Amino acid sequence: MYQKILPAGSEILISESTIDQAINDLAAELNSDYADKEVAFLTIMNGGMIFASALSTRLNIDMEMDYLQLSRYGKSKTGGQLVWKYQPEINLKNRHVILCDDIYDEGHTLEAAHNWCMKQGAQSTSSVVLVLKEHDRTYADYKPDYVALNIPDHYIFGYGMDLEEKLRQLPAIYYLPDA
Ligand SMILES: O=P(O)(O)OC[C@H]1O[C@H](OP(=O)(O)OP(=O)(O)O)[C@H](O)[C@@H]1O
Ligand code: HPA
Repeated sequence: MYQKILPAGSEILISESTIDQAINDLAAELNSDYADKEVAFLTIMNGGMIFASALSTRLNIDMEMDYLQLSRYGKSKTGGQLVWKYQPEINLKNRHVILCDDIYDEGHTLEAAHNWCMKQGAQSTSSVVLVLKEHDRTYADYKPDYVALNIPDHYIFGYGMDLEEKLRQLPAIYYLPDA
């Protein structure tokens, strides 16, 4: 169905059914860990939007939802300066924050978001990502608390992740083996 928009040579790295099962497992874990907590569930836009939608509808916990926007890649495949584009307005004081993002790559984005939430007075802040990219360029000591899938070191797109700001809507995760 997506042949019309997929770049030539694209291959699926992670299928829809694998993603769906991984999100189910993650939701079960969060439902247990946050059963008695007052939660602020914050999506990191833009990349986190599809994963956060799928995950949040499976969460049976007491939570408010908002989002924040931080960006450091733009149309590039390598990260640059981190820019805050939007900060959430809900009160995080004494809340247990769950940050939800599509990917942990070099770690700058989640570390900055985590530090900001703690400065706002959150009681705790944890992070959940759909994929963690395995390589040795990882910055900082910060690691996500919940990871659905570990992936090898490819630039990936689909399920919220962009290739030059496009193709976020793909329901599976793709890569270009020859890129
Ligand atoms: O671990 P890092 O190396 O910091 O990279 C991860 C971040 O990069 C992407 O965002 P991007 O800056 O591309 O903005 P976007 O969400 O609008 O695509 C992605 O959505 C993560 O938020
Ligand atoms: O591999 C990636 N794909 C899309 N966006 C990203 N942001 C960090 N790494 C990636």
